Amino acid sequence: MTLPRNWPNDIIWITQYSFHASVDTESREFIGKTSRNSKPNGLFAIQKIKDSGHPAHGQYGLFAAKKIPANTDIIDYLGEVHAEDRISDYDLSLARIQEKSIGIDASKKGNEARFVNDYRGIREKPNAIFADGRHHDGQLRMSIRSSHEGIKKGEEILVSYGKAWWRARIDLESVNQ
Ligand SMILES: C[S@@+](CC[C@H](N)C(=O)[O-])C[C@H]1O[C@@H](n2cnc3c(N)ncnc32)[C@H](O)[C@@H]1O
Repeated sequence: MTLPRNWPNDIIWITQYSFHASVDTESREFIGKTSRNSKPNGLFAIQKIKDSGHPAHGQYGLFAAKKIPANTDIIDYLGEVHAEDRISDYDLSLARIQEKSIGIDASKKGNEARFVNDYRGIREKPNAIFADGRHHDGQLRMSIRSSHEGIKKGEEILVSYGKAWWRARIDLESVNQ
């Protein structure tokens, strides 16, 4: 399959979850399987951020390629599903299964969803949310869904990573200083 436009060379593009050995059988069964690859739906594009006033200037972001109606599932967050404690800017919590925290880490492999930025410093509030649910075939997913106002063509798709994500990042930066 052709790589998405602007996809970085050092990251593996995947169209299904990849499972790390730390995910046990019980958790794998709860998450479920799929036989289908995710297909591009034309709603979004990865773009380099050229605006020098943007806090992630020089990095990439996810932008609406066409008008996205309200409450629309834009793309599911794919990556390596794991049950470890990880320090990764691309790690998202998927579920808690029998006391185990299951995350999706897209630092080394993932799909276009890994490029979604947080709204802080960019716009007043997010125009999308992370929403968990089951895919058509029953697999547990975390989707990026437009807010109830929808998203205009060309606008950056922005979620909230949550206060805990930013707190952990600040703590880590102070340890590294
Ligand atoms: C999941 S990645 C998002 C994609 C990233 N911009 C890229 O090009 O790979 C998370 C990283 O994006 C950057 N980022 C996202 N939202 C941000 C914001 N509101 N302000 C500053 N940096 C942000 C931070 O460097 C953060 O560690």
